[in-house]
Amino acid sequence: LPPGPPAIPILGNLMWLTRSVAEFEPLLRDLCSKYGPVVTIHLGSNPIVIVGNRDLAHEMLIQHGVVFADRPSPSPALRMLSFNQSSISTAGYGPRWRLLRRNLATEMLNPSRVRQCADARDWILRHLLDKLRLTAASGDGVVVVKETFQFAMFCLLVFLCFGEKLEEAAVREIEAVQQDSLRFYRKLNIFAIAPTISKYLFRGRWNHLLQLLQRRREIFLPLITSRRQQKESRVPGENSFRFCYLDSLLDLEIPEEEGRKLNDNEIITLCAEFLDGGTDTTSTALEWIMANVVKHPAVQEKLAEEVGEETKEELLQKKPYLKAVVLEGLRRHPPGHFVLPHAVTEEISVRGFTIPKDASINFSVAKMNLDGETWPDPLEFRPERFLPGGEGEGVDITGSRKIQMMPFGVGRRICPGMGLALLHLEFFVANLVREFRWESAEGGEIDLSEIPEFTIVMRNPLRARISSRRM
Ligand code: HEM
Repeated sequence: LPPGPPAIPILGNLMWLTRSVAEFEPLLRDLCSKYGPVVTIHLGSNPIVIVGNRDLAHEMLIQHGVVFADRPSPSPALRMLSFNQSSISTAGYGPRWRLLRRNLATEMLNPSRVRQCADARDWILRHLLDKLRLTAASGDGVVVVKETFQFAMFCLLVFLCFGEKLEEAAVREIEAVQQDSLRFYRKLNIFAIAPTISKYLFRGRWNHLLQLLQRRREIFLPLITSRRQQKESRVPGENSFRFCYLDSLLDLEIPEEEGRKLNDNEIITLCAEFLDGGTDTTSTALEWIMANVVKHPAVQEKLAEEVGEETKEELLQKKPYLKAVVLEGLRRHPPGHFVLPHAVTEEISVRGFTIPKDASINFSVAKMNLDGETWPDPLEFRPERFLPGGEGEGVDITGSRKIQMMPFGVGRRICPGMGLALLHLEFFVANLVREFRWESAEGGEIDLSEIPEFTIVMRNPLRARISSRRM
């Protein structure tokens, strides 16, 4: 195994168990400077290997991709939350995972389907801008954007998932249960200790989990049932029928199980994953990007000039400086500082280290994105890096050729929502800058310090003064 601190029985392990890996980032950074770019830590009785070197990550995730594409066996709590690994992100590397992932990618995230949802984005954008105008008018021009961005992204993903423009109260209800489950994810490690007895040891948390799953079922099931009925009574070719992720799940058949359809619990889990995957990650990235746009007035003016009066998303997608600003935001502030945990399918030797079968392994996204060898002055926000002549010109964020940055992971488990996320970020950043001039609320510095929640968020959420550019 790669080197690492000695496992201190019970106490040392308990420290890891009560927090998520992201909460230990400063400590991991120290471990990396002491032991090198690959370290082993011990969680319960299982070793976890953490990789912070891009070449090694490339060797593992691309060259030996199949060996590193599995997920660790889940704790009892994660098994419950994922309904026995029915989600794409928790499924083991195998035919079920392939089927579910292909379904999401081809049925929902293919470019033509994504284009068909442009009117939904326009609808959400109108709401978002109205909300910001209203808040600014009642607050001396000042807005705190975090909650507004989160809710906008949530409405959009709920629509793509269930095919319905729900009332605000209904969306808020779904958002509350999903936020609760995201908070729960951070406490899951505790159930890795003595799995069979942990639900008795931590009875309060376990009961909370059961209530959460019940609440989620009560909210999602009526939406699923109503959609199933609508589909059955649908007249073919009817224009008002908008295809959504749920439709693809209702149609899906599992070849390995004699073509059986997904059951309600499996569908609920996959819809919940769609919402978790696409909302918090994107709204966090949007807030970080806007914080830097506020902090750097010259970047904002250059961006506003490039965007001009353009509103069409397919034309916005061709704006190089807009793309550069979004990429620089994702490089400097990746919403996840680690990917989801991977597991090794067979013992493998890489560069003299032996990683045993079933070992858990993770990759430090933040370390690679901020590597000074690839990115001079890595902490500086400088979108020009991605323009012709810059060190990031033509960067391949899928990391297939080489890894320079990996906000979406790389290899077989790379985020399937990457294209949609980039489109959403470009669309909202462009329109927010086209519509408003953004300044720091207090006229002072924007604080870029971080704090881990489900994603790595701003310790002090962005407060900005906005004024219309149309006056
Ligand atoms: C800025 C936005 C986003 C970021 C930064 C992000 C990042 C990531 C990362 C780092 C992973 C883990 C990769 C690994 O384990 O190696 C992941 C997986 C995943 N993401 Fe995203 N994501 C974003 C948006 C989305 C969207 C919009 C969706 C869907 C609507 C989505 C769905 C998923 C799914 C289903 C997985 C699991 C893939 C698998 O296990 O095969 N994500 N994402």
